[in-house]
Amino acid sequence: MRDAGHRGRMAADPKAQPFVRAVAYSLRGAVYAFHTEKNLKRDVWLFTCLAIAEWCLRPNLWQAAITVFVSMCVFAAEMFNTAIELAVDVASGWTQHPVAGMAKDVASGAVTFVAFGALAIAAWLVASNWPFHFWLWSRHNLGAVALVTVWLAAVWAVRLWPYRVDVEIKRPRKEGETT
Ligand SMILES: Nc1ncnc2c1ncn2[C@@H]1O[C@H](COP(=O)(O)OP(=O)(O)OP(=O)(O)O)[C@@H](O)[C@H]1O
Repeated sequence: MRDAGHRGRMAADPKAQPFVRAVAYSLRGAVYAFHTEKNLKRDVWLFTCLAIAEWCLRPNLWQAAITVFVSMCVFAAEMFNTAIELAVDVASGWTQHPVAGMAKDVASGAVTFVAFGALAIAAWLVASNWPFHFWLWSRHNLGAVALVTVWLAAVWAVRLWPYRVDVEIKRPRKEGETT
């Protein structure tokens, strides 16, 4: 994780309603993470593959809801991990410290646990829909398709939302460092 310094521009209108401001700030954080974290970018594509699989295999609404919830947990875990990395980098002043390293490793371990849980859910989904039927062009379980499609659109909206760099995040250069 790289980072430092900021140019001090607010993302949300300070005069806006507190709820609107809170939503704007959380969107700003999510957009930042989805534009800068390679793991989140990869997870967006994995979620897209999951949606395509669900369009074809048509799990029922409950199964679709559970897979969407678990996928959002994976995204959330990655964002917590990013937040912890940023906080650790600021707190340690981008210097090496065993506690800083351990904090990052614990956060990364948490993401791994959630990811393995998601794999277990994926295995359950495959097992409970076996043998597979190809339902892509049918009206079978349309509610599940609608649910997954709405969430896919929401995830891609965050991923493609224009990212305004109002907080410049990069490790400060050390003396004598050229790149
Ligand atoms: N300040 C630090 N002091 C000691 N060890 C650190 C420090 N920063 C990172 N590390 C070690 O290096 C590893 C990688 O840290 P880094 O900040 O590069 O994460 P990253 O590879 O960018 O993670 P991600 O790919 O999730 O963004 C950490 O898991 C930790 O073990």
